[in-house]
Amino acid sequence: MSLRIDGKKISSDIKEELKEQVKQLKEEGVSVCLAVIQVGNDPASSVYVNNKKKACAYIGIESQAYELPEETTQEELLALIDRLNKDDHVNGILVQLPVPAHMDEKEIIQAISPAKDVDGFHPQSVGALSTGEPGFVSCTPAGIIQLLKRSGISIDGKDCVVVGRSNIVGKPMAMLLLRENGTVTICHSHTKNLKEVCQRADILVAAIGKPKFFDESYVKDGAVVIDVGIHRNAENKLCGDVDYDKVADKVSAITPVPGGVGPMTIAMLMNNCVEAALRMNNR
Ligand SMILES: NC(=O)C1=CN([C@@H]2O[C@H](COP(=O)(O)OP(=O)(O)OC[C@H]3O[C@@H](n4cnc5c(N)ncnc54)[C@H](OP(=O)(O)O)[C@@H]3O)[C@@H](O)[C@H]2O)C=CC1
Ligand SMILES: Nc1nc(=O)c2c([nH]1)NC[C@@H]1CN(c3ccc(C(=O)N[C@@H](CCC(=O)O)C(=O)O)cc3)C=[N+]21
Repeated sequence: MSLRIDGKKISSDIKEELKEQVKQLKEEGVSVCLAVIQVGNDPASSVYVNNKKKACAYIGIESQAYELPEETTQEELLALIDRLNKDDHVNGILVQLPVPAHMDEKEIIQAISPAKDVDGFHPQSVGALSTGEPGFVSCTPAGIIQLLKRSGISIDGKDCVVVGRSNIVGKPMAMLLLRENGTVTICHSHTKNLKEVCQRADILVAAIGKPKFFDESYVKDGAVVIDVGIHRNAENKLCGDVDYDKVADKVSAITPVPGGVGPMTIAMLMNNCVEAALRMNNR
């Protein structure tokens, strides 16, 4: 029997803790406010943005939603970011990705003040993660560390294999596992013998964006498997990068999709917003 790591439960525990903390801060006159910007109306993005608003409302964080039309220009978006950067009431700024093809994502990410970069995507935040300085950490990998810790799974000295090297998941994931004293291998589309490398993992993080790619032949007996992938099929059913049913019996612990990593991403975003408010108020 393997442990089904319950991201829904762990994320609601974290949200409960944050709710308490936000209540306390309010009594001390400190408010927390997140600005969420969505350009265009991609339905998947709208679902995520809505989940973020709901989480804010639950915890007691004020959320400002900016729903901009698809035709918004780069300059218009940059002007909004500039205004929010200067607004002392706003603690966190998030631009939902992907942005429409006519926009420059890199320039947008760099325009957000690092002090309000609750996504942890700004180069300054990424650099701080790498050198161990304080800064915001990308929410999905930060959530995965919480899932492991709160499930009593130690990372220290473990062979960790991260498959995927994106700036928002794979790379920061590897950096965080390293910070926790894991021995980290990063794999990608040019990796030779991917299966053999994965078979060595005590902790395997799957983040390639290919539905049910990883079956039982990729995992060692008793390994811990973290599934970051999210895919929606024709019947609107969700699945991950891991074939859960084929892998579950072989491993010691595994995250499901839905109800694994996804809810943690939002919980960590909320955590970063509270963190931003604390820092802005010199706490
Ligand atoms: N649960 C959550 O909160 C979140 C979930 N996601 C999901 O996680 C998945 C990954 O997202 P993201 O990191 O943004 O994806 P990207 O598409 O940006 O990156 C995918 C990575 O996987 C690598 N890759 C692709 N195919 C293979 C393969 N066959 N073998 C080995 N490596 C491969 C790519 O390699 P190369 O660099 O060589 O091209 C790349 O590094 C998606 O399903 C996404 O929806 C994403 C963010 C948050
Ligand atoms: N600037 C920015 N920051 C992000 O953090 C960001 C982004 N852009 N663009 C898209 C990705 C994806 N992402 C998810 C958040 C929550 C769930 C989540 O709550 N998933 C639920 C299911 C939700 C559903 O029903 O679809 C689960 O897995 O159980 C998933 C994925 C954040 N992202």
